[in-house]
Amino acid sequence: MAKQAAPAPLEDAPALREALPAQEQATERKTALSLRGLKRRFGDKEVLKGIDLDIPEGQFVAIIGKSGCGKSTLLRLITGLDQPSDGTLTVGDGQQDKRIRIMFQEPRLLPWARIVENVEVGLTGISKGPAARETALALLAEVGLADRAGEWPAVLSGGQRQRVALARALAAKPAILALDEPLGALDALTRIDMQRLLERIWRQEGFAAVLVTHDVTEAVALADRVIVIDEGAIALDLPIPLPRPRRHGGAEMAALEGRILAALFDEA
Ligand SMILES: Nc1ncnc2c1ncn2[C@@H]1O[C@H](COP(=O)(O)OP(=O)(O)OP(=O)(O)O)[C@@H](O)[C@H]1O
Repeated sequence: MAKQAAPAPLEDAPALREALPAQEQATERKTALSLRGLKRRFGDKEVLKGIDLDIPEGQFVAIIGKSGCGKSTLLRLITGLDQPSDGTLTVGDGQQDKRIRIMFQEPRLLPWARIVENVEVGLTGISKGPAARETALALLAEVGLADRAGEWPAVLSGGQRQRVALARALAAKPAILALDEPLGALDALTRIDMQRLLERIWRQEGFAAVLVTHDVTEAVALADRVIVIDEGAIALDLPIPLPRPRRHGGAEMAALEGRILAALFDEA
């Protein structure tokens, strides 16, 4: 692979600061999620050391950090799968909203249920029947799998199964979609396809996305904002003021990736 040019300092590109994505320019967005002094201990070990974070409605946040820094722990707290040892977590209007959904690295489909039935599992407030079927089929069309509705999960590829998992998550019309390395097991080309699909659906549906990833390029390609976690604390909270759709390889993206890598490796 050709060596990348050294990242230009962001200060040298003031125009970037003007080029906020359309969603960033929306005025007075409400807060989708607010964390205050959030801590999580396991025995003697304090894995999260007091996280303060506000995520506005519709924002795409990427969370990045070295293995074991507490990313998945944070996501589990956000989705209510785990409880904090200390601090507060407020979702939307103050309740642990049912409209938070999570996607994992593995799709976790029901192997004995057909694809369309797997999507129906995610529907809330609609009982089984023709209306549920119609909604699930529309969601499958959204993720490009309209023609696979009657098949079993076992005959789909890994990328297709993740599309089904995405359709199932969307079925709940989530206000917040938490994504725990959902593209981590995919090959490089499928991963880029899925990134584009995820971005398109996020723009269309307007949920706040919280994506845990190990991939700095993916974080900069997708997020409005990248949070670097280091040893249970926020080491960097970096806005990504680049217009969309973003294409890999530009100097601005390289500059932002350089700042994230510097924070990850303590070179700031
Ligand atoms: N239920 C648990 N009991 C005890 N320790 C835990 C538990 N869950 C997580 N931990 C510890 O908390 C730390 C952070 O784990 P976490 O899974 O959040 O890291 P991560 O940043 O997501 O890592 P990775 O990138 O490797 O997935 C690790 O040291 C882990 O062993």
